[in-house]
Amino acid sequence: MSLFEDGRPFLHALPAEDRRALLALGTPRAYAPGEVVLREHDRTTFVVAITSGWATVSVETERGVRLILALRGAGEVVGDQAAVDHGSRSATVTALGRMEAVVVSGDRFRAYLAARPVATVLIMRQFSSRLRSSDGERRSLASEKVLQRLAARLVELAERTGHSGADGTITIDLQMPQHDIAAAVGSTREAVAKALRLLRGQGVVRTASRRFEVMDIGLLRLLAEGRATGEQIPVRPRD
Ligand SMILES: Nc1ncnc2c1ncn2[C@@H]1O[C@@H]2COP(=O)(O)O[C@H]2[C@H]1O
Repeated sequence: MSLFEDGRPFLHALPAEDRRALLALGTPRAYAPGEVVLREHDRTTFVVAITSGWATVSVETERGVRLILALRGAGEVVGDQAAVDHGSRSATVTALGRMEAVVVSGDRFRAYLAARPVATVLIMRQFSSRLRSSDGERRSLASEKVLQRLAARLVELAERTGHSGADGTITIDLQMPQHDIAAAVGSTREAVAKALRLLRGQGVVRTASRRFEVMDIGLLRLLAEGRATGEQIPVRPRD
């Protein structure tokens, strides 16, 4: 189960000549924080190659709750599914902060893939890894508790986007509001807020607006792996 793509991002894995050729087919564009890059159910087919910044990939559930499926960053391509299968958009992609990208039409992207087998294999690899991640996600939703899922998301964010301070505290650089963290856990805001209160109260994490600090990554990993539970978090003196 992962919010992030496995392996090297698509653009970075392409041979330099293939990468240049793809970027030359499109138009550069900047997105403001919160701007929708493409919307679930729309019948558009362009692809967006992210060159800097981050985007969330999310869907609306039947209860009207937004669920974040993935985070995509520099070097990754979104909008590839409708471009390849002509279906409607499977999710909404939204710029998390300021984001820069190159937008390529669906027709051009398909012609590009037809002419460049390396790129086609990389897109297939991306689809396969997304399927694996979705399978893991279904398993986790069926079996894991909110605290475990929250811990797993925070470990992933700390490992992929964090930096360590002198005292071992890891600051998560990717600034995500708490409602986006709840949407990535796939539970109600209340349940995530309760789990977060437990972690904060015991000194495992510290939070401020859009900022997370992990003070005890070891314990957070044990919780994420289901090898510790909320009741087992040792009580620490508050600072
Ligand atoms: N589970 C997922 N993980 C990562 N990216 C996804 C996932 N689901 C959809 N996307 C991306 O979001 C895009 C929405 O538009 P498309 O369906 O054209 O293409 C989709 C993918 O690029």
